[in-house]
Order: sequence, then C-alpha cells, then structure tokens
Amino acid sequence: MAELKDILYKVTINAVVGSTSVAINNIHFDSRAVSKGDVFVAIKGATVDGHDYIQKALSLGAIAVVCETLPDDIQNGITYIEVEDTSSALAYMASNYYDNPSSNLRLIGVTGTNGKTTVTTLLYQLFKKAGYKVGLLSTVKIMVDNTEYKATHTTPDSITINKYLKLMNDAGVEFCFMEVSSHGIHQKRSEGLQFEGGVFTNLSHDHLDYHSTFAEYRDVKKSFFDHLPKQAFALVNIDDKNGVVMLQNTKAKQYSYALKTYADYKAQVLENELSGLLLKLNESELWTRLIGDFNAYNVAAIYGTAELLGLEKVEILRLISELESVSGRFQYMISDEKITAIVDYAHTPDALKNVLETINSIRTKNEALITVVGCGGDRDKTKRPKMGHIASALSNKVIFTSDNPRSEKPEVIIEGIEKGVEPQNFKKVISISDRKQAIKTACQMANSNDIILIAGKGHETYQEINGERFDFDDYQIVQECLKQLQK
Ligand SMILES: CC(=O)N[C@H]1[C@@H](OP(=O)(O)OP(=O)(O)OC[C@H]2O[C@@H](n3ccc(=O)[nH]c3=O)[C@H](O)[C@@H]2O)O[C@H](CO)[C@@H](O)[C@@H]1O[C@H](C)C(=O)N[C@@H](C)C(=O)N[C@H](CCC(=O)O)C(=O)O
Ligand SMILES: Nc1ncnc2c1ncn2[C@@H]1O[C@H](COP(=O)(O)OP(=O)(O)OP(=O)(O)O)[C@@H](O)[C@H]1O
Ligand SMILES: N[C@H](CCC[C@H](N)C(=O)O)C(=O)O
Ligand SMILES: [Mg+2]
Repeated sequence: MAELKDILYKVTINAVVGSTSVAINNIHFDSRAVSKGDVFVAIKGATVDGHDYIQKALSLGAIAVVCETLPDDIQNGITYIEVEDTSSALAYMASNYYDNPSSNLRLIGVTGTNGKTTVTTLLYQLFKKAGYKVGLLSTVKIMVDNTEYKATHTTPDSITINKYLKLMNDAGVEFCFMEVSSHGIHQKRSEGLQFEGGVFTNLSHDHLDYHSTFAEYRDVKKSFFDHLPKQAFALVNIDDKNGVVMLQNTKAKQYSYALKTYADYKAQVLENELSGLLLKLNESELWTRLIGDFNAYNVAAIYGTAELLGLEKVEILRLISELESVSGRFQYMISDEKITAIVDYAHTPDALKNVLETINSIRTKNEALITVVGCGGDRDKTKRPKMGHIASALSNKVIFTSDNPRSEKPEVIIEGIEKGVEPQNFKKVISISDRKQAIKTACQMANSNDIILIAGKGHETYQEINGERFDFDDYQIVQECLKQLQK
C-alpha cells in the first residue's frame, strides 16, 4: 500500500480533483488489469486512447485516475490528477511506488540500432564472472542475478522495469545492464531512472515506420544522452558519425571507443576467424570467442564500460576472453558433412550486411554461402528491398522466406524484399514462404564446406502469425534438417 501523494513525487501536475491522501494498491495503464483500490493511468497509444477506458477502470474498482484531460463526468469519491504527460507521470509513479530502485544499484543503459543485446548480455556475464550480483533487462531475457524471467519487450514498460529493479534491490544486485530501445525512450519507459552510464553502439536504418524520419529516430536516441546526469558517463562509438551527435548536449562525462579513429578505447582486429577474434585493445592483445568486426566494436564497448565501472584492466581482459557468444547471435554448428549453419538475429540492413561481410571475410572462395532471410510483418517496410539487395549481392544463393508475418500476407512481404534484387542477382534467388521448408531447402542445396546463414530471428522460439505465436526455432530446425541429410 502506498499513499497517492507519495507516488506523485516529481510528476508535473496541472490540476487535482479529490484527495491525494488516499492509499492505493497498484498502478495500471491497462484498464483490463485494474482491480479494487488501484490507480489507472490513461495513455494515448498508437492504436487507442487510454482516456476512453477511464470508465472501465472505475467500474473495476480504480479509486484514482491520472490523465491528460479530465473526463466530463467526474465521479464523487474518485481522485483525478491531470498531468502534462501521462507516460512520463507513469514512469515517475512506478519509480516512486517501488522506492526508486534504480538509485540503489548501478544502472547502465545501452542504446543503438544493433548490438544492445550483445553488449548488455556480455556485460552481465562479465560482471557475474567477476563475482558480483548482476541484473539484466534485455530482448532475450530478464535476469535478477541467477533467476531468469521472460522478456516481452527490449525495454519493458516503466512499471515492469521498476518492478524488476526492485527485485534486484531485494536480491542485493549491484550492477544492472539494460537495453534502451528507441520505442522505450520515445514512450518514456525509461524516464526518471538513475543511470550511472549510457552506451551508444551505432545508428542505422530501422523502425522508420514508427519514427517518421531518420533524424527523428536519431534525436530520440540522443535524448537518452541529453538526460544523463553530470556524474554519469556517456561512452559512444565514435566511428559512427552519430556518435558525436549523441554527445552534443549531454552533461555526462564523455568517452569514446572505435576501430578506425583515435578513441579512449581503441580496438584493432588482428585476426578474424570462425573460432573468434584476436584483438588489440589499447595496448593489450586478447583472444575472444566472438566473431566478426562488429563484435570488435561490442568488445571495445564492454571493455570501456567495465573500466569506467572500476574493474581492473587485467581482470577485464581475462574475463572478456572467457565470454560465450549470446544465443541467436552468430550461433553456429558444423555438421558431419562439414556444412556450417549460422543462426543470427540480423534483422536490419546494416546487421545483415555486417554478418554477410564477416562470413565472406572468413570463408574461402570455393565454399558457397546460402542465405535464408525474411522481414517481419507490421514493421518498417522500407527496409525490405534494402535487405533483399544486401542478401542477394553478398551471397551465392538466397532463399527469401517469412519472418513473423504478423497480420501481413507473407507473399506480399517477400515481394517487397524481392524488389531490391538487382537483375544480375536474379538467378541467385528463390522464394519459399514456409520458413521450415526454406531452411530444409537450403540444407539440401548445401555441399560439404558450404555455409548457410539463417538470419532475422536469432534466439526467437516462435513464429508470429495473426496474433498467435507458433513454436519455431531456427537453430533447432536447421540442426534437424542437417541430421536428416546424414540418413
Ligand atoms: C508500437 C508500440 O510500441 N506499442 C506499445 C504501446 O502500445 P500502444 O501504443 O499500441 O497501445 P494502445 O493499444 O494504443 O493502447 C493505449 C493505452 O490504452 C490502454 N488500453 C487499451 C485497451 C483497453 O481495453 N484498455 C486500456 O486501458 C493500453 O494499455 C495503453 O496504455 O504500449 C504498450 C504498453 O507499454 C506496449 O506493449 C506496446 O508495444 C507493442 C506490443 C510492440 O510491439 N512494441 C514494439 C514495436 C516495441 O516496443 N519494440 C521495442 C524494440 C524495438 C527495437 O528493436 O529497438 C521494444 O523496446 O521492445
Ligand atoms: N555492434 C554491432 N554493429 C552492427 N551489427 C551488430 C552489432 N552487434 C550485433 N550486430 C548484428 O545485429 C544483430 C542483432 O544484435 P543484438 O541483438 O545485439 O542487437 P539489438 O540492438 O539488441 O537488437 P534489438 O533492437 O532487436 O533489440 C546481431 O545478430 C548481429 O547480426
Ligand atoms: N525488436 C525488433 C525485432 C525484429 C525481429 C524480427 N524477427 C521481426 O519479428 O521483425 C522489432 O520488434 O522490430
Ligand atoms: Mg536487443
């Protein structure tokens, strides 16, 4: 139980009707979850307006309503709080409700188009190995030290974030690494959290269905750094031209990492093989099991973050060499026939290009590279032809297929991808909308020493079709298909 007025601390209030000295049970932004004694926060969403559900929330027992416009029919005995911005109010209320858990641990936010899950997960692993209790909020899973919880979003809503941070406090967690997505920043899911550091990985094409322009997408990411306090650090990839943009208005202490330019944390790839990378990190050499140039960036980010958080250099280097790759990120197997299958979460043009270039830099010309890829439905349509172009230009054979079609027709999505294929690559391409069949066909096409890349779904264990999630696991399926070939 908490007093309404206590959880409103730091919320910008325009008007109050009724008493704020009432005890409330819980906070909800979804009327369907409300029960007796709760406060309902009405949010204008992308599909509907939460203000239309105020009556519903009251009928289920809400005793207070936080809204941007007061309803016409004010009910006796109910407290109404009119605020400037309900998403922001929700974030502060959630934080207050759970006793500001972000200020009781050392919270690091990682943002950027690609690499967030990789960097946060590896930092989680590294700090665990260093002997600390650690938390993780990521696309793949939420970890409260050793206890795993299911993740529904990359950056969950502010109530969920604070709920888990509170659990981390209770478990004695000292460091928490969290992914901060552009949707999360824009919807103020991470507002009011006390970050000790922010890390920027890179910025490339994604989510231009949600953010109307690339500049808007960039500025949303930038606003995360604008809000860091001056005691915090901001560590950015300075090889990315938007790295400096992130730092433009931040009050935080500024640090950089890079492969190509001078930086506080400079990485150089000495060797790049399927078994890992040999890197020079500032003045030290180290071996890591992570694969590809893009992972050299991730390692530099991890090294910098760990040092800024006070770990010893020698210890960090030792621990990085022990890190395991993150599930669904360049996860590979080699069959008895010596066919290599790689499952990777590349679902943006830039990620796909990086992964294909990495494979091309590792393989010899005699082996074929067969790529199986699709694009998600109800997501940015403009990335489809770009991914079609990249896949067909950088592989020997390509099978376009489905990737979570959601409410769209798979064939229509595939047509969008095919539009990007240039005439000289037409003959490399076939389309099979059933993803299992597509993977099976790739396995049948492959000869000894060939490489199959299955991109886009990584760790996901489902295929989402019309609101339903069916079991589907790229890694498991390719493993089965390769086994069947042996029979
Ligand atoms: C586009 C988007 O981000 N949508 C998020 C948003 O939902 P919405 O704006 O559609 O909500 P809405 O349905 O219009 O409803 C508005 C309000 O009315 C309320 N409502 C609605 C119906 C009702 O009966 N009663 C009621 O009170 C809703 O609870 C909500 O508060 O707010 C919801 C609650 O926080 C989120 O769950 C939802 O994420 C959806 C499921 C989603 O798919 N989001 C993806 C795109 C996303 O956020 N992805 C990023 C990662 C992106 C990346 O790769 O970088 C992430 O961080 O996960
Ligand atoms: N530093 C990087 N630069 C470019 N591409 C990367 C980088 N790190 C990983 N990738 C590629 O992007 C894919 C997704 O990586 P990861 O899951 O770490 O990104 P993310 O930012 O968490 O994505 P999401 O927005 O879906 O949460 C990987 O499978 C890999 O292909
Ligand atoms: N966080 C990304 C993940 C995309 C993964 C891909 N498999 C898809 O479903 O489109 C999104 O929600 O847009
Ligand atoms: Mg992620």
